[in-house]
Amino acid sequence: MEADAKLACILNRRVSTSPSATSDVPYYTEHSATPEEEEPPRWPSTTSQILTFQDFRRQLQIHVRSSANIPHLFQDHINSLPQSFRDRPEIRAVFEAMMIENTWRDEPGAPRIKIINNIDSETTPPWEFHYSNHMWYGSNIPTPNAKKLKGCDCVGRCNPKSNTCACAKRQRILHNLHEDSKFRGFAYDKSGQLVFGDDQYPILECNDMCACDEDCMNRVIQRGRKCKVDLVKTADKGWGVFAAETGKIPKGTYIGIYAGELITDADGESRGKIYNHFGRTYLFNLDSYHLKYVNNEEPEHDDFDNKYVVDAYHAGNFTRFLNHSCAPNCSLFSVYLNTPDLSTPLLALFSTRDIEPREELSFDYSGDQTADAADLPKKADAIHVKCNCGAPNCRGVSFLAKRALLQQLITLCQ
Ligand SMILES: C[S@@+](CC[C@H](N)C(=O)[O-])C[C@H]1O[C@@H](n2cnc3c(N)ncnc32)[C@H](O)[C@@H]1O
Repeated sequence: MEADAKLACILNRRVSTSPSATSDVPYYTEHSATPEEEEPPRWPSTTSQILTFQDFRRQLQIHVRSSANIPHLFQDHINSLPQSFRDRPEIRAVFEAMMIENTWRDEPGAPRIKIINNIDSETTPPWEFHYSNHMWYGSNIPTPNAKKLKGCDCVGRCNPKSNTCACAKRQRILHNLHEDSKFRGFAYDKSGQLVFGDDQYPILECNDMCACDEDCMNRVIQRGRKCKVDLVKTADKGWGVFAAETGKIPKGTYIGIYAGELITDADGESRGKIYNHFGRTYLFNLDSYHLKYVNNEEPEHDDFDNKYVVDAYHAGNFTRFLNHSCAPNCSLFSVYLNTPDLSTPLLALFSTRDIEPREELSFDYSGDQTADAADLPKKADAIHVKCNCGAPNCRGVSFLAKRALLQQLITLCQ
């Protein structure tokens, strides 16, 4: 192939679909760079210096977004328009376009999300957040050191049974942290479905530093959402996420990253108090079991203090609209895509059973389906809203943050 043609071919290729990477626009920056981010990937200086796709991908830097730079001008502008304008049905198309516009780089093939409301006159969900698939780092959160990110050296597709694939080895170690884990290979089968079922083991995908091909079986989330979902107004839980009319979602399907601001637990606590007052909360703790080892907690203690919380109130994607159910059909999993920092996994949603077209997607906010509502204090706030999930085994209270609940329990008992 001619040098120019080959270069054009490389540059036109989708470089990364990872939600935590810059995708195919390496120079794209949304805020002033910190020293960590400053070095851009080196493009070939002349057309005769041809890089292979793998070489090029290995030069990508982690792109850290700061929560101080969450865009809001668009939302501010819409909110400044008269209510009569925002009530017009056409504004729905604007919201839908905004969702496409803000995520096409990470998942260009993702099916469009429709907004449907057959309940009342609210045209769209509130224009209160920046639509994004990414994690936005709070000012007091350490930014990951891109230079520490290590990949595998596999040629072609990785073999989950390999003893030389660094990613297969790391996934095995994550399994071994769970004494009961029966899994030893990658988190996915060959068709890209999660094999864990209800077991919330952490997932480690091949990353931008790996030499393996883009169609490696250990790259699922980074290829983006494939399932069809709609944002639908419900009668008694606000907005929710439903499988589209034509969209059966098989068990083990990747749904989306629970994107948002990554903040400290202390910040989560203080924001939670405010959210409780207006009855809606978007806070989720990073408290996956394996993090107690990462956080150097005493292994014999089952409960541990989580360090970080994801808050999808100011920034997030459609997953922020998933409601709680006591009999959920989805679950959140800790995932490592393009970060060397084990304490800050992403939270990714997968279906845990087949979901029928038009069925609501839900997950258990407490992460603990055995929690007993009778043992917990009841209060009319966002933590203790009456659960309207409608499941036969409904516990009656929606558990929005285990930690916050425990704190309330302690306060009531003292
Ligand atoms: C993460 S948001 C989910 C999206 C929300 N329905 C909306 O319209 O933005 C969580 C909030 O949704 C509501 N919610 C979620 N699950 C619920 C349930 N099972 N029953 C009642 N309200 C629920 C509560 O107000 C909760 O604070």
